[in-house]
Amino acid sequence: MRIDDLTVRYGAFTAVDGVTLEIPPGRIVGLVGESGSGKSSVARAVSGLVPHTGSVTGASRIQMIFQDPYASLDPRMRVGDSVGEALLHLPRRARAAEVTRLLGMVSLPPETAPSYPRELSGGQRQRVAIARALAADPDLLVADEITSALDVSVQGSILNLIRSLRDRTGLPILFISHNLAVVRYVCDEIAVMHRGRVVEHGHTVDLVSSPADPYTRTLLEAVPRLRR
Ligand SMILES: Nc1ncnc2c1ncn2[C@@H]1O[C@H](COP(=O)(O)OP(=O)(O)OP(=O)(O)O)[C@@H](O)[C@H]1O
Repeated sequence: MRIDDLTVRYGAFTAVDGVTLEIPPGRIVGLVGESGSGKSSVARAVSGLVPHTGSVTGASRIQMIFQDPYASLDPRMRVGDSVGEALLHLPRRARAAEVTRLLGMVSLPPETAPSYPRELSGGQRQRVAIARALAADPDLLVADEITSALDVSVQGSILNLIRSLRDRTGLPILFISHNLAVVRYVCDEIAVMHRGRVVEHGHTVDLVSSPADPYTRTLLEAVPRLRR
């Protein structure tokens, strides 16, 4: 999947300014940068949710997962129906089996299916949102700040789930976060965004050990400060 010269304007303001990025199969590419740098605008443009110029090629079934799973799931729908919504072409029994398989992919037991979102924890709801995205048989997953609204105690398990999905499915993932520690943990490659542009892109280990751009260095310096 390839993004070429992507530009997003809101009126006279240019939020994304000529971003070019490749997301190879089986790779998690992180997009990191401070609030307002244009990360979500890239995600929304790639998913066709905002007008843009430039091109997005190599992916036609793009699914997005958002920060707040409670907002992205219909509160009146049982989890199983929500996950099975993209599978209405299947006969009832095959659909139920597929929903069970998808819940299993995100480590939720089949008994979750009759529940409503309000009966689940935040982490469980985010797992449901991921299963729902997988049901649509995507060729690209876009994850936008998917752990930011979760308790720190469950953030790690969602990050591990994303890594295991990459390993098991080979699905390319565009992983967006303002948190460099999170991106560093989960991503194979990192692209750093600053004021609408990608200022640096490289393999995670290289970028973290020898950042070339001064802005990347500033971001990296902030990580140990936060830890302390
Ligand atoms: N619908 C909109 N209309 C006008 N300006 C917008 C709109 N959406 C975003 N912006 C502006 O575009 C810039 C980039 O926003 P965007 O949400 O893409 O950044 P971000 O890096 O994802 O930040 P955050 O993590 O805070 O969402 C910001 O200055 C924001 O105020």
